[in-house]
Amino acid sequence: MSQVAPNNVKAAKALTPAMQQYQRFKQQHPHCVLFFRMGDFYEMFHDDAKLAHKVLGVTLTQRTEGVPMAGVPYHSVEGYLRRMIQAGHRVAVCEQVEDAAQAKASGSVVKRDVTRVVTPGTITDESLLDEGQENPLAAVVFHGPARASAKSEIPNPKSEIASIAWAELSTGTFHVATLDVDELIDELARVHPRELIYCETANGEPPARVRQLADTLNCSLTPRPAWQMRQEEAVDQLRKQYGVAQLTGFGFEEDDLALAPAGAIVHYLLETQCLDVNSNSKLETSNSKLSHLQPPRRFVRNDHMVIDQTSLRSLEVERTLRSGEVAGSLLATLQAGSSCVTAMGKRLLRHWLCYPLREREPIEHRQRVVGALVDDARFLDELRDALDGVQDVQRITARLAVNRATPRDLVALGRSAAQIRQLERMLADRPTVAHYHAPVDSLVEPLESLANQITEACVEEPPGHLRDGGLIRDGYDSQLDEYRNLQRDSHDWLARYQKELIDTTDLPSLKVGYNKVFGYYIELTRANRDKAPDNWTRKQTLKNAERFITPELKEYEQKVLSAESRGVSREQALFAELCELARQQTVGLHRFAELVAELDALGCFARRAVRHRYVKPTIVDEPVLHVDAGRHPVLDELLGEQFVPNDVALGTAVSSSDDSPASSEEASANSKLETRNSKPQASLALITGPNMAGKSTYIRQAALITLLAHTGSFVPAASATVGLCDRIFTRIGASDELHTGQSTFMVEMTETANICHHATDRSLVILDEIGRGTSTLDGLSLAWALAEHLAQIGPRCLFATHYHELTALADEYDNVTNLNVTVREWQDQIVFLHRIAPGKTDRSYGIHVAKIAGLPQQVVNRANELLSQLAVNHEKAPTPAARTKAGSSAKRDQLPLFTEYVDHPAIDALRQVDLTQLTPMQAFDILRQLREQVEDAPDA
Ligand SMILES: Nc1ncnc2c1ncn2[C@@H]1O[C@H](COP(=O)(O)OP(=O)(O)OP(=O)(O)O)[C@@H](O)[C@H]1O
Repeated sequence: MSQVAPNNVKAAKALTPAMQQYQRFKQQHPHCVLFFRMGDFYEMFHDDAKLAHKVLGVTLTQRTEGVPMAGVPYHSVEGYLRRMIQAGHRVAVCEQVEDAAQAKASGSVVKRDVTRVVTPGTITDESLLDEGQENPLAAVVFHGPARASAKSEIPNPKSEIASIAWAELSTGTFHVATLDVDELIDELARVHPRELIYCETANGEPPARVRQLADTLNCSLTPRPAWQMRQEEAVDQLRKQYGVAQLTGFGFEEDDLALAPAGAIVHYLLETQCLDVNSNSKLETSNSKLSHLQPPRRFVRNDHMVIDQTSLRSLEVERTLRSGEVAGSLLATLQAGSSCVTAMGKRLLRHWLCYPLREREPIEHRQRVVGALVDDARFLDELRDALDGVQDVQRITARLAVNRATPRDLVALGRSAAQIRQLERMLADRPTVAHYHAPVDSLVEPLESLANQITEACVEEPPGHLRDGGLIRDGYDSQLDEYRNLQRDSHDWLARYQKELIDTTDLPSLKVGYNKVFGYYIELTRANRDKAPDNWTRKQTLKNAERFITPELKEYEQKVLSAESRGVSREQALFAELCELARQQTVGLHRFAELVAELDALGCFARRAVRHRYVKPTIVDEPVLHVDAGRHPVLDELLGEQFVPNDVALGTAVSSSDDSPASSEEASANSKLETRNSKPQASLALITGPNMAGKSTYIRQAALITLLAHTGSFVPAASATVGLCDRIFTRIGASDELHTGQSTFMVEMTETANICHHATDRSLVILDEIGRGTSTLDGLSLAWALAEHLAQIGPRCLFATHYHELTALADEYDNVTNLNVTVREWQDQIVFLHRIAPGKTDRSYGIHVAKIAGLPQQVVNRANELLSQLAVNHEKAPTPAARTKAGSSAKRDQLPLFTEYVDHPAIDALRQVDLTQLTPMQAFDILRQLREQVEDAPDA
């Protein structure tokens, strides 16, 4: 943001002292909009003012000629900050840091300083944050080819690598990872950063790949000086931050590339919070650093099921595809009704959906708690009650760490910490969740003591800020009580003084009063004003009255006012003491917050299971997916009884997990599925069926059930056995990625390529209408080849398609089966039954759906006409069987689909020949030419 800087000494001198200050701060924060406090307003100048006018809609005026200015009132600054941040801007808030009256008295300009820099990824204020969403800041550093890293986790040593770090200032979590550059976008999509910092470039523009990341992630970009991302600087910064000589204690050697972005993150956080980047935390008090920022933890990709950004999007895990809204997503559905009761639980739930587990044991651990809650309705209610009173302890602790906690935060923290006792009692009685009891029990004493101290000191309804005091209870501090008494007595004193003056002056209409601007005064009516005694000093003239002050009243005024300001200072000191007490419990508060979040998210799973008839899936190691009467979690809720449940049977039947109480029921369900499915060992199902029949719904439902099962949640089905998955891949729908310069078809093929390269026999792949973005022949060929490829690799795969020719693959591959979605034809109409059945179909009813959608009748009629002609040609076409064999590399026969569209030119030529007009020689000649033509053909 360019500013009009004084470009010579003369110009600098022409600026007022306040504007000189403004310029100085602006130069220190060139990438920020500067909110410059002037009295009751934050003013912005030059380009910042124009931007504020555009983004905030505030009036653009001029301070002096040629200096645009816009302002926002100080008391509503948070709302304006929020809008600036939402629009992706950074704001430096410059406050007056001394009393304006004092500065005036000493004849100098009031002292100012930038007290905070608010950026999209470094927000801590409650009003600027969404309680259910994490708000991470991420940093990326590109390192070139992988061989640069001795200990990289990168599978392909030739690929280019990058390291990323992400931290959440509002909670203190901090992670790092080193990845193949191709994996960056998928991991960053799960992190969902609000702001991405990168190494600044010579031309001031972000590199193309950084810009592309930001566009895809919809986050703001912040350049940082290159030196902050150098390995040595970064390591040094991290050592200082954690007050350690080495980082090995955190699991990092100093040449670990993941430390480069981590160091840059710490530097940036300290800078935006206006904390000293050079201090060593061992030497500092706990609030002069980011005391709540946890040491970086290495993120290992394979610890969780991988869901790339395409799958996250197409499965509508967090947002819907079409509108991009949270409403209608899986997350919103889980939240609705049976929602978590704490903000921390809500955030954890989102995290669990984006990072499903990959090992059986931790999944079953969560299932056991959900099961215990499902079986014990009283426990579920009690848990809800105990957690209901817990506020956002994570974020309050973070605000304490960066010195931005409010009186309300402190009181909320006290109330939340007090809940620990209720939680402990509840867990003590429940052997099924005994493992939670010990950690909760160990927190009871310190947290209860903190809660008691806060409750003893603070009023129940605290003010939003401490400008006027009002937080500390009467009787808590004798010094504060003394100041308060002085103020409270002022009423009586004034009444006494007024009576005294009336008696001595004999002016019964005389009044003694107070106002904020002029302080204490004696008021005489206009008629009496000349009767004022000589020792009264005139203070203010009003229309109908005159106001005076006496030395006695002046002295009293000073005493009361200083008592008021001393009282506020005393309250601020007591508040700071209580904050420090709370800061000393940071570790315990974090642990408490984690336990609360976990129990809350599990409670949400349990409530959903109870209310929506979800069942515990049996988790097995074998690559299977067997679902009996499964439902789509979102549509099920929308359609209720009208939703038609369907089965899924992929992979050979397995024995159920030993400790599953539902194992016998599930085993019988599995056998039912096997008999229904003509090929019990099939891992790939081709699903054909009319448009609108429910193919997409069915395959998504299978993926969502798999995903939910890996989070530890119960699933919407009558029973389910889910084999552990390493990844879920999806290729659904068509979306243009114009900002990345890719066409719809290119996106489709890029996603398909990703599946081909990475799917394993442990993956789940769902594919919807592959190949529809290009010509029929190209599309069908691609779909065919892909289906063959997947049949050979062997992931569990559901492949919805309108290319009915693909169903022939079931004859060639033992592990490929056909399913179709049934419809009933009735009086020239079709009825969608939404029921999946074994076997194939050869009709799409596309024209029927087009008619329902309102296509003009003449277009529908013509389409029907054309369809009849094409169908005749289709039937006449020769249909040699495809003789492709699984695993065979032999050349494959041309498939029927090609012959039905393209006749050989020799056949066309034959059709043209009029036999009645030919001599035997001419006939022989034509025969010879045709023979040559056939011999010349490439595949002859
Ligand atoms: N199992 C079901 N029970 C009830 N309604 C369903 C079911 N499955 C799908 N539907 C309804 O049918 C509509 C169309 O479903 P879906 O998009 O899955 O069809 P499709 O076969 O994939 O269609 P197309 O081939 O045109 O893309 C859904 O929006 C939903 O309203």
